Amino acid sequence: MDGGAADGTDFSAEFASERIVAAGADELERAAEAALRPRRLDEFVGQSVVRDQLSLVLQAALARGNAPEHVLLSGPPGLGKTTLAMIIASELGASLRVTSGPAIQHAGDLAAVLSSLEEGEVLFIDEIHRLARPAEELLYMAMEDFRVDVVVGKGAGASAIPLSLPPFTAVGATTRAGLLPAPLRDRFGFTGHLDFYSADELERVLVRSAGLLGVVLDPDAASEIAGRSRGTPRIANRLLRRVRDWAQVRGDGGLDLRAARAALEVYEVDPIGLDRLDRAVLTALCTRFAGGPVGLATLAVTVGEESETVETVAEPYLVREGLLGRTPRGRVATPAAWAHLGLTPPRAEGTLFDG
Ligand SMILES: Nc1ncnc2c1ncn2[C@@H]1O[C@H](COP(=O)(O)OP(=O)(O)OP(=O)(O)O)[C@@H](O)[C@H]1O
Ligand SMILES: [Mg+2]
Repeated sequence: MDGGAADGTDFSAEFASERIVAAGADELERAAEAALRPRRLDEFVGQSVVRDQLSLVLQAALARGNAPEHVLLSGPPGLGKTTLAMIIASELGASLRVTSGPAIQHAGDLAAVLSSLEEGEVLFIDEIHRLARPAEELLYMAMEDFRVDVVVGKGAGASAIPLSLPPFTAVGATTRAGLLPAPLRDRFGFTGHLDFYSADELERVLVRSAGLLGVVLDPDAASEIAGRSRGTPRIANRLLRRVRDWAQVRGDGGLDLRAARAALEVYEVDPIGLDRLDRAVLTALCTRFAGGPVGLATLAVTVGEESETVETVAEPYLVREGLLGRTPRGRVATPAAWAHLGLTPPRAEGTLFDG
């Protein structure tokens, strides 16, 4: 090990939100991200199907001179939903109004936002699956008929005054498209689903970001970082910043393969993007439970975490990578998990997945 922590950095970060491979971002990080956000559709890397379809929708609307249909963007955190919403507004030359499901407590809050919209504006509703039901119903009407009923007064004396709205474009973003009620989903004329990025696409994201940060990133370092970024541009950009830190403090400033590997070792991100918790779960599964099946609660206690943390923070990526299986009898390690940990399974594992 190196001398470590001379710079006072605490590497014993908690597993959940602050973990370096978390797909979500906190406020501070969102500020760092803003500088790296592509502004135009042609700067947006990858997602060629969605980009192409969206480009048609936008160009057609521009040619006709009216507001495009409402757009729903779905997909896991950190893949570019907010970025695309901003791009939609800028490609249309329209201003963007931002709100979110959790920010709208009452239908009245949404009515206030809607009734202040100007013609052609883009209304971005983040985490739209978290809108409260009454607000959702108000939104249906606004999206379909460009109308809201503004309720004045209270109780028996209350009355609804219909108010017509200028044409606008709603852009909804959600990580949980399945939670959206069908009537709401149906009111979006275009739905784009974002998928995890290939290593090649992440390399392009990284090279672009390095350029914006004013650093030169060696191609083999880009490929090393991309391979550890779990298909997610947000994680790629975050790892890039950590590699830059390492290069500045402990290296010679160059972002080469040596710097990438050393920095990511400090942050305990392994060659396929697993962090300490991911590896702890897999290691416990293989070495303590002979590869399972073992119940989630037992597995969680063994690694000293809450079941929920293991289930929502570690497992999705392990499952996606084919390292862990969820079976009715519990969690099992796949042959790939044993191989990744450099361990030999105690007996033939093949039959576990047949049931
Ligand atoms: N296609 C892309 N090309 C280049 N950079 C991208 C791309 N997609 C995302 N990014 C970068 O990744 C970061 C996260 O993207 P964004 O905030 O749009 O994700 P999100 O899908 O809205 O995530 P969340 O669900 O957490 O809100 C941004 O800094 C953005 O610059
Ligand atoms: Mg977002």
